[in-house]
Amino acid sequence: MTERIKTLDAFAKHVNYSLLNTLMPDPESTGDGNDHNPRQVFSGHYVPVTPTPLMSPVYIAHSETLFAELGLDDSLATTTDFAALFSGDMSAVPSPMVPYGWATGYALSIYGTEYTQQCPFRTGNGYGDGRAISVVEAVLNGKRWEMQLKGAGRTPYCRGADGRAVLRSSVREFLVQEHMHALGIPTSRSLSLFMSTSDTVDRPWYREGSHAYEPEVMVQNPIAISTRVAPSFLRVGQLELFARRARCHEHDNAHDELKAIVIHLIEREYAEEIDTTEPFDVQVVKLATLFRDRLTFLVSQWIRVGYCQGNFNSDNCAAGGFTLDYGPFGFCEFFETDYQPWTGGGRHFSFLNQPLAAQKNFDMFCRSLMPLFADDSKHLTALNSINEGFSNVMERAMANMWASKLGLADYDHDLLMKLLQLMVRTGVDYSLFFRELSALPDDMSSLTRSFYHTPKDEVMKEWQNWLQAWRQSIEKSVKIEGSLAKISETMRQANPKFIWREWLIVPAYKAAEKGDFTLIHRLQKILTAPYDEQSKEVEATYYQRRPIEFFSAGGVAHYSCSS
Ligand SMILES: Nc1ncnc2c1ncn2[C@@H]1O[C@H](COP(=O)(O)OP(=O)(O)OP(=O)(O)O)[C@@H](O)[C@H]1O
Ligand SMILES: [Mg+2]
Repeated sequence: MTERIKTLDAFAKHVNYSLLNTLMPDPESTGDGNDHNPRQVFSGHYVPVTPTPLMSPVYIAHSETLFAELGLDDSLATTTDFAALFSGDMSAVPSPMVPYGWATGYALSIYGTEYTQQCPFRTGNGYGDGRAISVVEAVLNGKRWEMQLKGAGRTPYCRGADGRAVLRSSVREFLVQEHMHALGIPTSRSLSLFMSTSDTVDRPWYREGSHAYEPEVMVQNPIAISTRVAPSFLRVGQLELFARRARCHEHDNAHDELKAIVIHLIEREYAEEIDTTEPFDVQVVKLATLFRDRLTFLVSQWIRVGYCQGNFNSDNCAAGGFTLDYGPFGFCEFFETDYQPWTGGGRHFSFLNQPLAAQKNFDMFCRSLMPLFADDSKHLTALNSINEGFSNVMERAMANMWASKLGLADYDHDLLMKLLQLMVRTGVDYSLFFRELSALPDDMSSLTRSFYHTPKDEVMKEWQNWLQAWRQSIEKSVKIEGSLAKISETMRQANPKFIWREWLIVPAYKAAEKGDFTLIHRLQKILTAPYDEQSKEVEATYYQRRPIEFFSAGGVAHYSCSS
């Protein structure tokens, strides 16, 4: 076994910049990274920017799982050099690292509608990574990764905002990324989390115990920098930006910049599946098929675990097909088809509407590839038919996912619909119900543990009928799966026991504000073993329905953008 990396000097030897070396910088940039005021960026793929370091940074946590995958020794996380870099100070990074990071521009479309008015210049040219700054690209254990600070200070895309992230949102993103990974869902990952003990920013938030829908007061918050890691941070919105410019020949390089970003996307995210010696048009068509597969799988898996993205704009949709931007997300506890934790999100980004929201983003993705083809190209026709086929592929992914949750070899639409109707009528905890069902009960007694209300007798009768019908389907599946025990085990792998429950996370970031990180560390352990049976004590606290006082509680049941 090779030895784990213990120093930033040793880490730096793995740094390898494909983005900086092959993409185009903004030609108007000074190149030294001193670029912190909002401005329009008209061309180029990235802007060199130095992060603004946290004052008096303290280490909160790192992901042991990701460190192991990357070949990093846990002791590295608390070294002075590592802490400096990942709390935003690049002034003394060892060579061959460069002493600046980079921010990228991207376009925004919301549910299939293009926006250009969202930046101070009302052109879209000032929109992009406003507070996310990538600082490392490295090949570790044979895989290429990008590391990006979130809340690292102002960039040209900050739109006049402070470039910071509050401790609350940083703790949430840090914990949930590793939770999602443990749930088996493609996601950006968490490297480390540092907070400042002196810097604060003001954000609108809720009063203690409030049930208001929108925040009522300005609250002073400590700031933090979390570092996330992914094969790339390319978003659908990024392709869109260059496609919009290519579409109207905004400048001489517009078409080349679009082509370059697509080549780069293929290299960073699809290198193992796309043969880059094939003609480019063929690669692009393959890219669309692969992204469609990844995106439909991703969204079906979100629904499997009760995850709601909340704000699934094209700029929050990673072109590599993994979950990105954990801001206004939440996990459905009390089952509602239109569950939506973000007060600004609306129904279009709500829980069971996510397949449609994904379709809108996929449409924008395909439209962004179109300028690469001649009008009469057969590849353009192929791209259109891949786009049109989205809903069928999505439907299949959903059917497979529901079948796995129900332990069935074949998807049974009527059985599922009846169940979802009963869940809505009764008021059921989504995760608790399916986890209890995984024990293959013969009667309703264990399942009622997931009920928020006691159903009327006639509804209970319907539940019993449903259970009987489901058990009959299970008996049929036994012939294919082998045994009931095997079905139960497979169901347990589809239906997590410990999921993100916001009211159990709030105390962790509140304690962190006072310098106590023990709850964060405890949650890291619990949430990274979501399918396991854990201790009775963990079960008593973390395997429970949402207590009544947290229904409609501001900052718990719903939140405004919590950045
Ligand atoms: N405090 C801030 N300062 C500067 N820019 C910000 C700030 N908060 C959000 N932004 C920018 O506003 C845009 C929309 O915000 P959104 O909540 O989608 O993203 P985010 O959570 O900051 O980032 P990401 O998508 O990178 O995870 C993003 O481009 C983001 O960079
Ligand atoms: Mg975002």
